[in-house]
Amino acid sequence: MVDAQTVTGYLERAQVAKTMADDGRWTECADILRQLISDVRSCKISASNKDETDSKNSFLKTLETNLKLVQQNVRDEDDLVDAMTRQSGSPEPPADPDVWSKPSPPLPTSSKYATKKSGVAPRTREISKSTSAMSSHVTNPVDNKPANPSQGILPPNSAGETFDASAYDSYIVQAARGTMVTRTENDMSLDDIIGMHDVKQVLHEAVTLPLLVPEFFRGLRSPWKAMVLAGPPGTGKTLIARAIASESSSTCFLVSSTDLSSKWRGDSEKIVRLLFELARFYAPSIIFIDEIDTLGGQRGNSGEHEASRRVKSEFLVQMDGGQYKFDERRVFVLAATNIPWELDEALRRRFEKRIFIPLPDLEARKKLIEKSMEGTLQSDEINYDELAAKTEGFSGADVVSLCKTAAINVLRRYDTKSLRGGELTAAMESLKNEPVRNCDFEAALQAVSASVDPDTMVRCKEWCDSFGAM
Ligand SMILES: Nc1ncnc2c1ncn2[C@@H]1O[C@H](COP(=O)(O)OP(=O)(O)OP(=O)(O)O)[C@@H](O)[C@H]1O
Repeated sequence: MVDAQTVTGYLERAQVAKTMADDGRWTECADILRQLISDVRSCKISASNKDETDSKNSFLKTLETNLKLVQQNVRDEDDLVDAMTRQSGSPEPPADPDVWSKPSPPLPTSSKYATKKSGVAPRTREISKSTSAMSSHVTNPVDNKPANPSQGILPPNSAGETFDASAYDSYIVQAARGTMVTRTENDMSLDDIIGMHDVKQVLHEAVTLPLLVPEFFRGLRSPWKAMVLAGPPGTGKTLIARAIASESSSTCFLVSSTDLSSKWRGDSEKIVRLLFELARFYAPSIIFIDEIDTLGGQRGNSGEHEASRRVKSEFLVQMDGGQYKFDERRVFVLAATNIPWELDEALRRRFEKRIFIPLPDLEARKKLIEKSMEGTLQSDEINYDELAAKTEGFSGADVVSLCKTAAINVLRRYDTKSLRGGELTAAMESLKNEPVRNCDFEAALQAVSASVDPDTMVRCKEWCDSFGAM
């Protein structure tokens, strides 16, 4: 069940997105919506509560529709900037070619906003609005900055203080805020993670214990500050970041390199700086950086862009503590990569713990199947040992996907496409009492296969053998 505070938080963020849209600040609005969508998607609800499931789905649908509209405006705006640049020379500041390739992450909205927004704005009106917003960006993106752009966006910290973000543009605050999963939004537990015993132990020693018995972790025993997890995708690296943040009552910042990208010169560095400032403000905190290799690739590579170098340098400075000592405001940096051999040496050195995350073994796969199937009606004929053996080479995410596919395969007992009205309702009713059977898993095994390239596994392992530190 989602608590009222979480829902209010989503609605507030939706309201912020609406304000941005009303101002024609499409890029910021899109960033907020993306983050909101991601948060709503990952928000846990009770599968048996139909009302809650329906509200969540309808909210998500509205947000996704709005995001599409807003993204169209972002594209129009970019086209306009290009056209202006061609006509009158390069405006100031020049847009850096993106340091990272992918677009950034997600956010949600109130149904009120959603209705209004999806009904709004013939394109022409939106484009003319975006023109004025774009112009102010081109000349000086800082001009329209509110006194404290964090107002209404950032919650107070545990001491009741409000973060003063007046030194930053509101869209930079939005970008950093978008990565933050507040403690109330994060209810994961380490018990939710199957396997990874060594990682759990190190994280317990690095994050949880220093908060419980700080006097022990002095001098030589000062706690670890940073750890990198190297391993294939879908092995639970993000999950473990959320779980340890939740267990240690830390604030969690889930960051992908795209969250840190901005096409305005110097703004990516500001996002990195603000991210760490926020982490210290909401300390104890964990900053989880996914795909750290895109941020900390080998320096001096011919392909490395100047902007990329600057961001990486800022990141290194911040990892060293910025203006604070880490002990005063505990911030633990946890990073993940599928291609650790791409990591810059300076960055690698700062991750004192470098741990290989393998694919789940037989026992872990069996537990993961059992856990995934919890709460789903299933036949006694299913043999988990056999299934686990058949999923050799699967990542955790592949195993979960297999179980989901098998559970949905139950639908195929009926030709639901040809049923209508009462017949369809009756079929769905009887399916509710239909257990998942072996044949559903057999069909799922035909449809789902291992997603991890074995060569990647070997290279990760080799890197960890050379540079790993438990
Ligand atoms: N060890 C595990 N325990 C429980 N669930 C797991 C585990 N590994 C993977 N999963 C499942 O796989 C999904 C994806 O995991 P997660 O996003 O944490 O992987 P990741 O390693 O961070 O992947 P990526 O590198 O692609 O970001 C989880 O939501 C969960 O359902």
